[in-house]
Amino acid sequence: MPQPPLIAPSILSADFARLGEEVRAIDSAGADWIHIDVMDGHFVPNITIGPAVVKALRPHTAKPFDVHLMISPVDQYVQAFADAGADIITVHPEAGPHVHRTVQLIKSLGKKAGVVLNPATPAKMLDYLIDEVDLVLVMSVNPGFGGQSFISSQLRKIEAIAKMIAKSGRAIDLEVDGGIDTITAPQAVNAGANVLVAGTASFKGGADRYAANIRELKGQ
Ligand SMILES: O=C(CO)[C@@H](O)[C@H](O)COP(=O)(O)O
Ligand SMILES: [Fe+2]
Repeated sequence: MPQPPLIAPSILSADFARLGEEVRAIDSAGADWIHIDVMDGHFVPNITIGPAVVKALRPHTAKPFDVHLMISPVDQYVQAFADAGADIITVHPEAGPHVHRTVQLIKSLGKKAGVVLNPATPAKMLDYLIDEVDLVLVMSVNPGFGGQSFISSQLRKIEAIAKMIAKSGRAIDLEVDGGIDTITAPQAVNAGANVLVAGTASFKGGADRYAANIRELKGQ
């Protein structure tokens, strides 16, 4: 692997009855960011957590909160997640009519803005957004659930986006989300990703395993 990737454990795979404790444990285990999946049962077929939970978790770690919004409409909730303690807010272009405006809104709140591409959404979607975003998140599963299998066709898209980022001359994170494990992590990194979301692979085996899980995902 080139540079070891940053690991953003998705708390979707944590024990929801003990979320604060789980966030502290995964922080101590070496998580770089904490990935928070927000689902509304409308944009995606699952319901998870809202800004109140993000706010409640904020005192449990100083690590960046990487908030993945899978909600539609999205604009009216951005401020609430920013106020709750999000550091990075990522949105799907399909979740609102004016994704460029949504990105500007996130940045106006002093937060890093990311755009998320579903498996069927082409890299071309970024042509007129790449100069505005701080992060691009490539979904390597269809959004809605943890524990799905990595869709390998997304590796070509990661490579294409890595080239777009290099051409832009800006420091833009390239994050991959879904089905990341010790086999797919190096594939995503070799394709150009520098941040990997991992839910199942970070939280498997209980708290005693978290540090080893994260080290293995980093290829260390
Ligand atoms: O956004 C999503 C799913 O919609 C993800 O962040 C998953 O939570 C990742 O889970 P694993 O595939 O790593 O188990
Ligand atoms: Fe996610």
